[in-house]
Amino acid sequence: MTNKRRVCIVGSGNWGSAIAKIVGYNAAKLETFEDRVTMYVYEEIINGRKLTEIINETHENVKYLPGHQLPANVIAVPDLVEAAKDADFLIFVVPHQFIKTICKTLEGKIKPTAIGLSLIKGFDTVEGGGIDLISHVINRMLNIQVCVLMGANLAGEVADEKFCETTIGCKDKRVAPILRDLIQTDYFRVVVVDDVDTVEICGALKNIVACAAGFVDGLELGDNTKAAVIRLGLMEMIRFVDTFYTGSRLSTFFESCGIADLVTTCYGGRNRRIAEAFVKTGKTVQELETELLNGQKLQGPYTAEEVNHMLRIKNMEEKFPLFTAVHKICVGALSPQKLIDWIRDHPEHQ
Ligand SMILES: NC(=O)C1=CN([C@@H]2O[C@H](COP(=O)(O)OP(=O)(O)OC[C@H]3O[C@@H](n4cnc5c(N)ncnc54)[C@H](O)[C@@H]3O)[C@@H](O)[C@H]2O)C=CC1
Ligand SMILES: O=C(CO)COP(=O)(O)O
Repeated sequence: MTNKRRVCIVGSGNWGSAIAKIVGYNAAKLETFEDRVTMYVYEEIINGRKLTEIINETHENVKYLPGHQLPANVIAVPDLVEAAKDADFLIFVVPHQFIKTICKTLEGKIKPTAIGLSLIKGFDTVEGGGIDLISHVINRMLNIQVCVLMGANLAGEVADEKFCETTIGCKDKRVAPILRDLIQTDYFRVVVVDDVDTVEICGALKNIVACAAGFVDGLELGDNTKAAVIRLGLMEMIRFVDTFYTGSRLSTFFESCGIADLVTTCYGGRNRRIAEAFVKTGKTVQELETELLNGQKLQGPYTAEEVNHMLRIKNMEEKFPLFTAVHKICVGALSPQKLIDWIRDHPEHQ
């Protein structure tokens, strides 16, 4: 028997694989963790072979993070319950649309003392018109403490070991240093804050703003317009938190999860890229996601829809014109050319 902490990564997409590289490296290095890190892989067949077999033989996720070696102690497991068995730390990193099915499968099957860390950027929709934070969904369904990690962390650049920062939201003073040890490397620097909900909300909302930035790029409106859209997006993010999550701190927006993630996503993210292509090709978001992302998933348009659903029911759309316009454009209810008219009389200008 061992008292070493066991880690499971629930997810193996673009970001899931990049974080597996870091976590695998740290688990092997640190005495307090078991070397073996399991990674739940949603199985698929690539050129006639199982993706899990390819990963375990070549240590490369050839579909979602090609060109990067994963540490050999990261083991791909196609069975979710098997992967999560006896894990002390469960790192959730799947596109947000799959989290409820994942939790349903894990209900009653995990260590009751396990700690969750959610890297998932998005919301869940609540019946009757509200939204729920993904960490709250996991907490409720699995009855475990859930911390969050969000930041300016484009997966490819993290996997390239280019310097960046990230934010961990964790209220538990005993758990915070353990998570930092598990995540921090010399190129991936961690700041821990206890304003957990704000960290997570920043991570979800910035994907809506990234779509707006992509529309601006597609319309070739230039850098000043893009900067204005990013700023108005930031102000709507702050207003959203002030309105619906009172007690949050403005300082959290200055962490990597806030302004830094907003900037990187609005320049280098998938949501931006697809939104630009949306304007230039006239294709739908779904068509472009299928054509351009090779199985990776967009979060922005779905988050815009979830947020809009709530704002509409609360009769608050006009207080969040950028969020509202992004949703309407994504579903074809507003032409992208109308984006600027929609935000010309923004509440910030009154
Ligand atoms: N990619 C990035 O640069 C970053 C992503 N994130 C966030 O991390 C989360 C996960 O994103 P990625 O790892 O990039 O995923 P991804 O966008 O690469 O998504 C593909 C993953 O979804 C899996 N999948 C497909 N259908 C599934 C199903 N029915 N059930 C379960 N899994 C299924 C695929 O097997 C694959 O592992 C998202 O919330 C994203 O916003 C956060 C920071 C950076
Ligand atoms: O969250 C991200 C970077 O921090 C990735 O954003 P995209 O999903 O738009 O690529």
